[in-house]
Amino acid sequence: MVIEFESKSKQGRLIVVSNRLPVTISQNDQTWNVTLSSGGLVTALSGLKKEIPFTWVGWPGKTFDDNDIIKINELLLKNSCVPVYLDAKTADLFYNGFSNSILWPLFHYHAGDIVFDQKSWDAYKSANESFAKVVLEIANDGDLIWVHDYHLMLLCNMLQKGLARRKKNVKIGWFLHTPFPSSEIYRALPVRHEILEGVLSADLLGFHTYDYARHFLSSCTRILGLQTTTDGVEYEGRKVKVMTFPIGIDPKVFLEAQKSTQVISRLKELETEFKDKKVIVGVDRLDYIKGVPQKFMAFESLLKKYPEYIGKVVLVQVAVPSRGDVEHYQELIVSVNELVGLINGKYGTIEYTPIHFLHKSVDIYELTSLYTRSDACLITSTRDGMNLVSYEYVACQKDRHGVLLLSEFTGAAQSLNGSLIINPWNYEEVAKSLHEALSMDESRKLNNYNTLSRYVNKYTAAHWGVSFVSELQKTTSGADLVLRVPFLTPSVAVEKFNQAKSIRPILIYYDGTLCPTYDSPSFANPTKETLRKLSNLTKVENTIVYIISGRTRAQLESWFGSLDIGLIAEHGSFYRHPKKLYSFSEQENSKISPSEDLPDSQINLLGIPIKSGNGWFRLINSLKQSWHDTIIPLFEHYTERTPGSYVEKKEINITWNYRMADDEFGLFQSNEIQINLEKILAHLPISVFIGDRYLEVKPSSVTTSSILKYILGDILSEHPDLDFLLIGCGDKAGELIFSNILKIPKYAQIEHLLTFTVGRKLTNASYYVNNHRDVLEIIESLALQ
Ligand SMILES: O=P(O)(O)OC[C@H]1O[C@H](O[C@H]2O[C@H](CO)[C@@H](O)[C@H](O)[C@H]2O)[C@H](O)[C@@H](O)[C@@H]1O
Ligand SMILES: O=c1ccn([C@@H]2O[C@H](COP(=O)(O)OP(=O)(O)O)[C@@H](O)[C@H]2O)c(=O)[nH]1
Repeated sequence: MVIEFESKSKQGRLIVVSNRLPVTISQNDQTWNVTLSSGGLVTALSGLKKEIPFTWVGWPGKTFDDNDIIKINELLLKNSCVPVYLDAKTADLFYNGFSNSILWPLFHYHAGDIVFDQKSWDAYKSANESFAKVVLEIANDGDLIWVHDYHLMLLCNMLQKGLARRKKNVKIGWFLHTPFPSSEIYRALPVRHEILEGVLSADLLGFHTYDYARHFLSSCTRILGLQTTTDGVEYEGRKVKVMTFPIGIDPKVFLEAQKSTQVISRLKELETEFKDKKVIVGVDRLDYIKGVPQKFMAFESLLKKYPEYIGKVVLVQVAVPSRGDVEHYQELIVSVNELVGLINGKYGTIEYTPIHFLHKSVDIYELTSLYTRSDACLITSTRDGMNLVSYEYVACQKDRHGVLLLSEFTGAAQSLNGSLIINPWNYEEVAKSLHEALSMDESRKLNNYNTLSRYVNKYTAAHWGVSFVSELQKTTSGADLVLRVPFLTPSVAVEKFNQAKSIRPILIYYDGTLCPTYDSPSFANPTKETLRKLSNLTKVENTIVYIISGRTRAQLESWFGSLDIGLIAEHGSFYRHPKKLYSFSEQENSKISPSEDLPDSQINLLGIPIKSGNGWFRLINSLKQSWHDTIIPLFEHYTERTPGSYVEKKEINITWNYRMADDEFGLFQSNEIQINLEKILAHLPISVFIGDRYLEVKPSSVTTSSILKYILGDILSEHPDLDFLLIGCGDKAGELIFSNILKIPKYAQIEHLLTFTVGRKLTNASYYVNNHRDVLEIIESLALQ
C-alpha cells in the first residue's frame, strides 16, 4: 500500500526526520558501505518503509572527510537518506550532551543524574537548526514531515517558522519514542518552556501510551498555563492534536528469518549447547534504563530461592553496546561485568555458566535463534518508552509458546496482555515469576501466546506508521484545525469607525481586556490612564461606550460612575445605558420601556427587564435568590479543599474562582463541582457558566444573548440604521457573544462589525489583540477621531 497525499500543486511526500539515519556507514578497501543500525526506532521505521516510501533525513553518526562527502551523499541518496552533517563538537554536545545526558535521564525519571550546562543546550539548538535547514531545502507544498524523538524537540517550531516564510503548506507531526515523565519530574528542566513550545508548533503529537500523553498535557497546563483537553492543546490559536500510537514490529522479518538456513543450523547448535536446560533470554542496549543489573539480581534470587534450578537454567543476555561516550554508560559496563562475574563465580561450575553475557550486537539470525530457543524472555527495564524486544520474542514463539516476563515500567506492559507483569525492583517477586514461567503448564502457555500473538501481528510497525501518517493527513481538513484571525490594529479599527454613518456602540469587557488578568480581583482597579482614555472615547460624537463585566453593579459604579458610560454587571444580570443614548431620542427613554419593579409572579409573563433604580435594569425577578442557600455551601466545601480558590458572592451570581489554585487541581475540582451542580440544576432556575479558571452560577433567565437581545435591542430600536458595532472581550463569555452575533442576521449583517478577543486562541471573534495595552491603544486612537 502506498499512501498518496493530496495537494493542489502536486502529490506530497513523506519526510521522516530522526536524529540518526537508519544506516551505519563504513569503509572497506576504499569502498563505502551502509548497513542497518540497531535500536527500536530503526526497527519500527524499517517496518513502515515497506508500506509508505519516505525520504529519511538524519545525522549519519560521524564526521567525514570533505573529499568523501560526495560519494557518501550519493550512497545515502540511493537508500532514500538525506544526511545532516554536524561538526564533531556540536554532534558530541548535542547527542551525548543535551540529548543523552539531560533529556534521556530526565524522561526516564533519573532527574537526579542531570547536570544542565549551557554549552550542551546551545549545541542542541544549533543541531536542531542544522536539521531545519536541510528539511526546509527539500520540503515542498503538500509534503508531510514526521519528526522523531527527544533529540529534535525544537525542530517543529523552527520548521513551522521557515515554512511560513516560504509560504509552503506542509503538515508537521512529532512522535516521542521514550516516556514523557510526570510534570513533577519534567519541571526540573531549566529550559522546560522552550522544549514544550518547540514541539507545540507541530500539528500532531504522538506518544506510545496514554500515560505519556497525559503527562505531556499536564506539563502544558502546569508549566505553560495552556488549555488542554484529553486529545489536544490549544496553542497560539491552533488546536494541536495529542494522540497515542503504540508502536509495533514487522513480525514477518522474524518468521522469514526462522525459515533461513542460518537460523535452522544455529538452532541445532543451541539445542546441543543447552540440552536439558531452560533458557531465559534478555536482549537490551546496555542502557541503565533497561534494568540489566536488576535482571541479574533477580536471576540470582531465582537460583538462591529455588536451588533446584542450579545447573538447569541459563540466562543468555545480549547487551548491545550503546552511547559509550557518556559516563553513565561507561560506569554501567563496569558494574554489569562485575555482577556477571560474581553470580557466575558463585553458582557456576566448569560445566555450567549461569549467565551468558554477550556485550555486543548480534545479527538478525543469531537474534531470531536466541528468541526461538528460549523458554522465557525477561525484560526488567526501570522505564522504557515501549520495548520492542518483547514483541520480537512473541513473534518467534509460534512453536515453543515461551513466557514473556515484562516490566510494568515499559510502554509495552500496557498492551501485551498474556505476559507476566513484574516489578524489576522486587527481585524476590521476579524470581517467583521466573519460577512460575519455567514451570507453567502447556495449555496456559498456549493461551497466553495466542493472546500475545494476536496483538503483535495486528499492531505492527506498519500499522503504527500508517495510523500516524493518516492522522497527520487528516489534520489538514479537520474541523478542529487552526482558526487564525488577524491582529486588530488601531488603524483598521479607526478606518471602520470613520466609515460608520450611524451611532457607534463600543462594548468592551473589563477583566483581562481593559486590564491584565490578576490572580485576585481586588488588584484590578482601573488606572487613571484607562479612565482618561475611556472618558475621552465617551465624549466622541455619535459614540456610546459600554463596559461588560462579571463584577457587581456597585463595583462598576464606584469605578466608572463618573463617566457617561453604559455598564453591564454580573454578566448581564444588570445593565445601564449611558445617558448619551437617551439624548439621541426626542424624549428621554422614549422607546426603551422596561417595566417598573413588579411582583415576582409577573415577570416571566412579561419577559422584559425591570427598572432597578439609578438607571439600572435587571433581568431577574427578584434580588432574593433562594438558590444561594444551596450553592454557597457547595462552593465553600470545595474552597476549603482547594488551596488558592475562593467564592465571590455577588448580588445575584455566585462565582467559584480557582485562578490562584494549582491549575490542574483547580480544573479537577471545578469538574467535580459541575457534576454536583448537574444534580441540582434540574430543580433550580439556574445555569452554570464555565469561564477562564472560574465557574459562575447565575439565574437561567440571564444569558449572554440577553446582552444582545436587550442592550443591543435597545440601541437598534433607537437606531435601526446601525452600521457599526465594536465588541472586545478576552474572557470565555465573549466567545458566546461573538458566536451568537453571527447567528442573528440583524447583527451579523452590520456593515462594520468588529469583534476581537485577547490573545491568539481558537475564537469566534474576527480579530485578536495581544493584551490590554493593545486595547487601550485602540481606544485612544478612536478617541482622537
Ligand atoms: O540511537 P541510539 O542512541 O543508539 O538509541 C537507540 C534508540 O533508543 C531509543 O529507543 C526508543 O524507541 C523504541 C521504539 O519506539 C522504544 O521501543 C524504546 O522503548 C525507546 O527506548 C530512542 O528513543 C531512539 O531514538 C534511539 O534510536
Ligand atoms: O544486537 C542487536 C540486538 C537488538 N537489536 C534490536 O534493537 C531493538 C531494541 O528496541 P527496543 O524498543 O527494545 O529498545 P531501544 O534499544 O530502542 O531502547 C530491537 O528491535 C532489537 O531487535 C539490534 O538491532 N541489535
